[in-house]
Amino acid sequence: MFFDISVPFAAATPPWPDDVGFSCGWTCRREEGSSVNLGVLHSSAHVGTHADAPLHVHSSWPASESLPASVFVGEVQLIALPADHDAASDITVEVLQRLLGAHVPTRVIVRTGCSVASGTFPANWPALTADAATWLVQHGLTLWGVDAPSVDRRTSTALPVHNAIFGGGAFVLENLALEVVPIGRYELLAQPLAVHGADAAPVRALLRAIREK
Ligand SMILES: N[C@@H](CC(=O)c1ccccc1NC=O)C(=O)O
Repeated sequence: MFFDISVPFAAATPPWPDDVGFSCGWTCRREEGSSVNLGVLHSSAHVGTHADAPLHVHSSWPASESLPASVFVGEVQLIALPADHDAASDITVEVLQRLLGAHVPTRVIVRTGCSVASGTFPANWPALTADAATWLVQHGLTLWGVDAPSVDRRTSTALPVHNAIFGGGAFVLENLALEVVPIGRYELLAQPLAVHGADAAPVRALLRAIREK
């Protein structure tokens, strides 16, 4: 059984305020005498579920074609912030230790409850502190996934979490749809499209339950 945890790359999906939303234009239409309908996609690469490329935060860092396929496939732990965790409160090392126990998994996805999957762009969402992001990558994390639009705070311009994660050789997934998925261990089956030269790439992401022996 699969959970599809992707937010669609779609006109109905709210983009980041003032960013370019998704649209599908038409080069030609059957109704106008063409042999085929031929679409043209126009969108920010940050609409719907996507993986940021390191290029998103540094012009000399790698672009979307360099996102490593293996990071986005494999075992992942889905955790959820407690219902009383305020959107303004940080995800600290202490919060992570409470949710993860002593062991930092290779891949972690967190449900904050603040997501465009709800149909509207959230006013605020919790984010890792820079220390917590550094702590995660120092303990072997390679992928940090969130349901929120960004791993950093909405108003952040320094983007310390992106910097700590990419600087530590790890990667991110943003805009995941996690509302109906129970917390636990899963196999992640996700992949950024092989888009060249961009600062992010759209992703289709699935979770498959791990059958415990
Ligand atoms: N917080 C930034 C904007 C920002 O982070 C952002 C804008 C559009 C698309 C993605 C963004 N960041 C997250 O990956 C700013 O206020 O300038």
